[in-house]
Amino acid sequence: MIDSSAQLLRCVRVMAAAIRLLSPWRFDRFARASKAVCAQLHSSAAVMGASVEEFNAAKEKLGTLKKDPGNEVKLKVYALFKQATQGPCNTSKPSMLDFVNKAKWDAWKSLGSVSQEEARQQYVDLISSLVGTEAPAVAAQPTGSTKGFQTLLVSTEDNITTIRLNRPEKKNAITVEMYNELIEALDLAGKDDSVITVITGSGDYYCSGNDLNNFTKIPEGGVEKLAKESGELLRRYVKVYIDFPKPLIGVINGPAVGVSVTLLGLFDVVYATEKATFHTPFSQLGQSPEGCSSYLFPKIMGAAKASEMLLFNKKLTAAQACEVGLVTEVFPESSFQSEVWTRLKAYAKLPRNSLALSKQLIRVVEKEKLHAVNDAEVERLVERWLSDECMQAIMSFFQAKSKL
Ligand SMILES: CCC/C=C/C(=O)SCCNC(=O)CCNC(=O)[C@H](O)C(C)(C)COP(=O)([O-])OP(=O)([O-])OC[C@H]1O[C@@H](n2cnc3c(N)ncnc32)[C@H](O)[C@@H]1OP(=O)([O-])[O-]
Repeated sequence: MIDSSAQLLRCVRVMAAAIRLLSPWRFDRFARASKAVCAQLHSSAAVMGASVEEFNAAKEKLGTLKKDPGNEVKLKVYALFKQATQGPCNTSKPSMLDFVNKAKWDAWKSLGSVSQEEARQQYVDLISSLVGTEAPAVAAQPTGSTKGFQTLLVSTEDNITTIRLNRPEKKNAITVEMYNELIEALDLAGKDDSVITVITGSGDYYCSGNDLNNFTKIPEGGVEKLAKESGELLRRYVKVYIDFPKPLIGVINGPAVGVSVTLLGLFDVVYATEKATFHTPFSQLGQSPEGCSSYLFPKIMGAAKASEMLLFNKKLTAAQACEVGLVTEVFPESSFQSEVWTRLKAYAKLPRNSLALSKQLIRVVEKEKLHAVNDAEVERLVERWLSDECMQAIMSFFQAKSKL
């Protein structure tokens, strides 16, 4: 019986030697097949867990934390420690009135049959992200090399390419330059070696949507030309999301407005801090929905809830957005970064091709439809941008009359 990846790898090698002796032609075919198996095993070995030394080192680091990470995280640390050292929960359930021990027991029990190796790895990841959050603000987040963009911070680390909107002083409003950089960054991320791609924001906002200054830079051809060019840019921008070939995760670190909300329907998973809000004030701006939301929002949340957002500008809290299915999970602000990045690092250890192909299977049935929806939405918006209603609303913003 083969009981570990290492043994299985040895087995594959021994079989290769035997087949090479028996038949050079069969060896060729076997070599190709076994190469794939070995690659698979190496990657699953990586998922299997941290070493005991790494686990002990993480345990020591836990004692150096200066800030209390909050009860929820402490319970997670406790549960992972128990699972890693003793395996699945095997003690009897404390009484309802024994609150503390009951909470600890629940946390341990919730890990189910997670293996001790995997629990060790999750424990190590969680502690290192907790230690990271005590360093300067972004330390728990990716720190890998940043590629040269003006409005974004883009880095690849731990198999994750992170695209961070980086105009915090303007609440990450999306300028024409930022649209173009996002298109390029997503294009590169789709082709690089990373397993997943994350979009998040710098500062207190995730994104305040389209930069309304985009409407004030009128070219020689007048407002018609501006509207046409903006429409073309928007079409290309939304298209990259529709065609994005690997898992795309939104890490929503604060309020989200306009196009940054509508596009969430094209993300595969959306994690939000409890302080995030979701607002699509299109009619207030004399505009209409984009990002395929006119089709995807009713599908995700039902026509009535979608209409409240897209027609009547209803701003959702993170909890409400999660309830209607736009957000996957909401986290307390105090542990948002550490919990989300711990989880994403674990996801990013899964086999890359399997994830990409599965994502594509989920999305391919809708692709043609989504491109048609994108075209129709852009066509309507180009008309809207030339309307009095829209121009009046934008002027109002700049006269500081219509802060949302
Ligand atoms: C093309 C596809 C179609 C897209 C549709 C959409 O996305 S529709 C959705 C379109 N989006 C909207 O309608 C949202 C419009 N924005 C707002 O309503 C508010 O700014 C807020 C609620 C986002 C934040 O309020 P707050 O009191 O917490 O902060 P604050 O107001 O002091 O902001 C700080 C600085 O950032 C600036 N800035 C922020 N956002 C934008 C922006 N989008 N544009 C330009 N600038 C923006 C703001 O002017 C200020 O600059 P200043 O004075 O320091 O030079």
